[in-house]
Amino acid sequence: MSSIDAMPRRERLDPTRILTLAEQLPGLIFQLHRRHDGHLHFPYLTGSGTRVLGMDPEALAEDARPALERVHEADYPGVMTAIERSERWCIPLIAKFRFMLGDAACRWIAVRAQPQRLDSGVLWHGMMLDISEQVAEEERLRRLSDSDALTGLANRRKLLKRLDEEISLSNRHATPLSLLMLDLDHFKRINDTWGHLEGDEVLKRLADCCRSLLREEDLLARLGGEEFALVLPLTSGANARQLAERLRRAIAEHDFGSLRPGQVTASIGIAEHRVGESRDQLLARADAGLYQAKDRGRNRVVASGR
Ligand SMILES: Nc1nc2c(ncn2[C@@H]2O[C@H](COP(=O)(O)OP(=O)(O)OP(=O)(O)O)[C@@H](O)[C@H]2O)c(=O)[nH]1
Repeated sequence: MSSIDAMPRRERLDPTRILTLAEQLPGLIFQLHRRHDGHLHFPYLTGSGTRVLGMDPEALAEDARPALERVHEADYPGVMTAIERSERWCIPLIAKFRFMLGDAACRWIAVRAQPQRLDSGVLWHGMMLDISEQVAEEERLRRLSDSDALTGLANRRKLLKRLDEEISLSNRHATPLSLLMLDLDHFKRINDTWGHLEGDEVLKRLADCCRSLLREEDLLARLGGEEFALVLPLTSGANARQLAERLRRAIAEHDFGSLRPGQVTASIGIAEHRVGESRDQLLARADAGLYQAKDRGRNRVVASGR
């Protein structure tokens, strides 16, 4: 007897077993119907997810609104657009949304469904799965890949991405945008005198000191070593200069633990974005300002003219 003959035969599932399977499976399976007048309801909705999410299949069989009302308001337009698009082009319905559970808790849900045109409207056959753990893991990895491990600030990768976005906005709307490059003075001396661990502590405290002076939309990044960059959206060169002076003064007066105030200072270069200027040109001009600040004796701010 061949090995294939020895395998158990595929049984014909009886309807009761299929129903039990559908009720118990993790997630939800459903049919969603949209009438020509736009009314949505779930003629069929089952799976253990209905209990987890607190959905009432009886009520939703008449009207889908109680479920739709619990889609996070930021995700609702995307879900409705996905439904419209799927209906219009007869393509699979694919969406991801937060489903509110009350008291601000929510679960991330992924939906996949196949549309079928009927005389009465469109009927989707599909499933929903809770993907909250996956989304949390993606967010954790994204944060890791975007941030500097020592200070928790954005890293170079994130800075360059954000700078591209801000430059594009500044070019489109002719809005001001400034970039600061900040470098600690004689940091090698601090490391050599106090040790590398104390040097690390200075970098962390510097990050906290600067953060406390910035607005939510500003982006401070550590480019590496003791070099930092600051993106200032909607900020003119003159305003960036005032902020840079405030930062410079705050750093010189800041309590860095075992080091006396004044032992840690920073030099800062500024460049205001010019319409049409590339990211690299802007970075190079801010860098040129920083080099001039170092050249002129450190602990100062220089705005790049060229
Ligand atoms: N503690 C610590 N030191 C770092 C880190 N990254 C780079 N450094 C040190 O930073 C110092 C930078 O030295 P330099 O490039 O000569 O600059 P500087 O001494 O600050 O001099 P100027 O910039 O010219 O004022 C070196 O001693 C590096 O070892 C870090 O993550 N932690």
